Amino acid sequence: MSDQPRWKIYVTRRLLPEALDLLKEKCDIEIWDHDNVVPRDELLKRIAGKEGMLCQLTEKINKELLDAAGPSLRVVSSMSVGYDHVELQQLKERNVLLGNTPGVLTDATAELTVALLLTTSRRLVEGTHHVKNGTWGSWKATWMCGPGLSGSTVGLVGFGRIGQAIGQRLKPFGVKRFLYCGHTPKPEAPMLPAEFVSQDELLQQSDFVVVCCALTPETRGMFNSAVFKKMKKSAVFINTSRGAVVNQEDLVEALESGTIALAGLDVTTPEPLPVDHPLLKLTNCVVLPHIGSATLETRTAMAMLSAENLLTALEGKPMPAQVKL
Ligand SMILES: O=C(O)[C@H](O)CO
Repeated sequence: MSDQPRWKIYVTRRLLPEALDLLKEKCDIEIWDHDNVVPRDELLKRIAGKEGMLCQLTEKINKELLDAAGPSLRVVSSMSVGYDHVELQQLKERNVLLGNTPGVLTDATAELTVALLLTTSRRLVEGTHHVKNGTWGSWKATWMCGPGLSGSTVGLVGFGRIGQAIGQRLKPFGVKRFLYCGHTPKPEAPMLPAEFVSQDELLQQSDFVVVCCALTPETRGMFNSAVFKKMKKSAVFINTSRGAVVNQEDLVEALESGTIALAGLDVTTPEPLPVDHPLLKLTNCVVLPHIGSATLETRTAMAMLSAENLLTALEGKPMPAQVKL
């Protein structure tokens, strides 16, 4: 037995055994060993006096939680690339470090985005519904048609790792132009190639508008009525970033009125979306349950990286993936 003191940590969800074993070597672990979200009062009680925390994107890391943890808390490791559930300023004020899981989920999220785009544009959910419900009828030339990717223009709102990976996967489908917008042109853009344009140009020219940006104060509610009106009537809108970048009432209206043609969402507000939500009544909208990173390999890599982030930070070493506060 080593004399090294063991760190006290809290894990907010059942974790892959490999990641838990790694943590067990050096930590005394309290864990919410369930697949559902830890109740807030339970979390606030258990976090008290812990030095580290491994959480998911479902846990709000805010003043309330950090006060409940107390001054012992040194690191929060989130098993997610997004960290919009974390109040960064609150961490900064307390010198608490933050780790996340970039990179390891890029391929899976890009893959899912392509799957969702094709499911939406080629109306796969509607199609299987007709097959199962006996409303298939005979082959009809104009039935179940949707826009093709070949020769199209794809606008990527968010041209980071995931946006670029989506572009690379869509390219072999014969996309004619890739557009992206943002604050400054990206050095990686010539590889696709993708053209840096204003947001308005992207909205007006794209057949497919694919949202893969982070949720920030700037992008929150960005897709509203005014923005949908700038898109083509035939536009397909895909969102695999965060639900809150979209004003959902405005999206329902845009889909009902034909302002845009189709939408595919892997993320919504709230999650889960209530089953009576208007978005779920629309035949021109596909909604998935936030499964962008849900491959076995990716979730394993995310769990391992978040465990490594936690351990290295507790050891006072640089984390493999640390968020700059
Ligand atoms: O931020 C993330 O990591 C994704 O939304 C879930 O994998």
